Amino acid sequence: MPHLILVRHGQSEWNLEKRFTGWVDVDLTGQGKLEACKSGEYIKELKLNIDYFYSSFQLRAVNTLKFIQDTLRSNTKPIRAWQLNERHYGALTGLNKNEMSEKLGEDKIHEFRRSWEIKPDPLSRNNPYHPINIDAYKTIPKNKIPDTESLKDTYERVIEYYNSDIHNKLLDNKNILISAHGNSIRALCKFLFKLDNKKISLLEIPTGNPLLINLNSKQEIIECKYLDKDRAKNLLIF
Ligand SMILES: O=C(O)[C@@H](CO)OP(=O)(O)O
Repeated sequence: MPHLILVRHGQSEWNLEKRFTGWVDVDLTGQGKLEACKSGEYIKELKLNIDYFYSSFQLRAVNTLKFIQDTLRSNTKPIRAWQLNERHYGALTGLNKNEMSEKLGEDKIHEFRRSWEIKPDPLSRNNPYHPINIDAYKTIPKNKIPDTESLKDTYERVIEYYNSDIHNKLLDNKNILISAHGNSIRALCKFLFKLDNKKISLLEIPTGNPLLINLNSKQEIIECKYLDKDRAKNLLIF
C-alpha cells in the first residue's frame, strides 16, 4: 500500500508579512524552520521508508525538505521540479494582501486568491520579482515561465508532472513525500480528491503540517489525515 505525504513549506518571510509571494524566492522564518523540523518529527513517528523526496525549485520548499530529511536522517537525493512551484501571482506579486483588500475590496481579493480561473494581470518581465530575473529559475525554459497564473493554470502544470513522474512510482508501491506550496498542493488535492471548483475554493493548506494519504494498489485513497492533529481542526473537507 503506497503512501503519499504532502507538506506545505513552513512559514515564509512573506507569509509573515502577508505579501503575495508566488514565484518570489523567499526563505523560511524562524517559526517556519521550527514547523519544518516538527513536520520531520511527525513523519519519523510513522516509521515509513520514504523512497522519493520531491520539492519545488523554491527555497522555502527546498529548505523545508532539508529539515525533514535531516530529522529522518535520510541521504536520499531529493528531486526538484519547477512544476511544483507556487502559483504565479502576476501583477499582485510583492503586494500586501491586507492593503490590497482595502484598496480593491475583500471580495475581489478573495476572488483573485481562491477562484479557479481568474488570474491577476501579468507581471512585467522587467520587474525584479519576475521569475526570469531570479537566479533559482535559470534552468527553466523561458517559454515555460508564466507571467501570471490562475489556479487552473497551476493545476495543469502540476498534474501533467504528477502524471508523468509521480503516478507510476506510486503504482510501483513506492512511498513519496512532496514539499511544495499552498496552491500547488491545492491543485494536487483537487485532482486526487476529485474536488469540484466550489470545494477547491474552500480548501486551505496549513504550513508545516504533513498530510498523509494512504492509497491502495489501484491508487484509490483509503485514508487521509494531517499528522499534527491539533493544528488540523476544521481543515479537511475531502
Ligand atoms: O502568496 C502566495 O503565494 C500564496 C501562498 O502563500 O498566497 P495565497 O494563500 O493568497 O494563495
